[in-house]
Amino acid sequence: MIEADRLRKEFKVYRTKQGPLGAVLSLFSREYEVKEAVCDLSFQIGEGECVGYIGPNGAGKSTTIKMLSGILHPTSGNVLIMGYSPQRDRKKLARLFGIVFGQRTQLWWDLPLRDSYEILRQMYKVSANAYRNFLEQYDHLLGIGDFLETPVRKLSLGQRMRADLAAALIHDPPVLFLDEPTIGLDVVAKKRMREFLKEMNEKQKKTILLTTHDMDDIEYLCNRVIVINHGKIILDGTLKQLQKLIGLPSMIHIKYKNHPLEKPLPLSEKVVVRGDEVTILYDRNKTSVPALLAQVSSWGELLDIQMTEPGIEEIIQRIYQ
Ligand SMILES: Nc1ncnc2c1ncn2[C@@H]1O[C@H](COP(=O)(O)OP(=O)(O)OP(=O)(O)O)[C@@H](O)[C@H]1O
Repeated sequence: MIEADRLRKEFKVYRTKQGPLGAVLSLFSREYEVKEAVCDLSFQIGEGECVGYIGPNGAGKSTTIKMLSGILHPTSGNVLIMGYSPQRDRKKLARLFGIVFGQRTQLWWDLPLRDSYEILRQMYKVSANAYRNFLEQYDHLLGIGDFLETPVRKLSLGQRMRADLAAALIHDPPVLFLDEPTIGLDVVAKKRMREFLKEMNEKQKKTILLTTHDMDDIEYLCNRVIVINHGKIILDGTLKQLQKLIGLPSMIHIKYKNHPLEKPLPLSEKVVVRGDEVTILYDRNKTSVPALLAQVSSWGELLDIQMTEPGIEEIIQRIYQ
């Protein structure tokens, strides 16, 4: 379905000469260095998969998505989406994928959302009937009906993200490229977005490539992760394999009403007690969370419990330790 074969992308980064006339001199003789953003990247994604594409800042994730979608030409290597090349078959391919960049909208900033959709509808030659269904379906799933008449620049971030996502689906493409679709959203909006994407993947069988810095997005949506750093793949496997490989502990933070009466735990969990607060580090693969919670609730009256998983940046850092 999606094939990347030894993809490489180099950028020329121009240097400005030093000194008071540096900027002017640079116009006449331009020095540059070559930056390799993506290097020999190969992977295949099958129909109906939802793959998390993760890595630290500057790893090459957006560059990859831009090459897969034809926005950037690779320096070398090939991409095929359902057998079509983004470079050679641009028109045909445009109908096969939708794309969302969480950091910026692809909609017309000053126009009401409805007008943006009208333009996209004309561009993709969506029939009147299919367009009516689109508006109905995405009002039901994403609530776009509430702000169809609002100019895009006046939408809240959560509304704008929903509007962008619906726009990417106006031509009902089988493939979705999503670059940080939940960035900056609050917990409620993130949950809504995740549930929507799950529905798209599981019920509507869309193939999804998702970049995100949010491990919860990945856990909820993806069975497979591709981890990239410095433009190279360092792991392609299940989330479990990634967590096992890294072995970073999960964490429970508990606040008690009074100083807890701590009792020994059965496994090798690490317990840190500070006054009436306790932090427990544990291995998800060994410790049963319900059993652990039953144990710690016998230590005293609980006021609050927070559970956290290691974040992507932490995981990636650990890979290089
Ligand atoms: N147009 C460009 N010109 C020069 N260098 C670029 C260009 N676009 C990206 N780069 C460089 O290529 C590398 C990869 O960038 P890319 O945006 O793909 O990373 P990313 O993994 O998406 O990062 P982030 O998580 O911060 O969005 C970075 O070092 C970046 O500075």
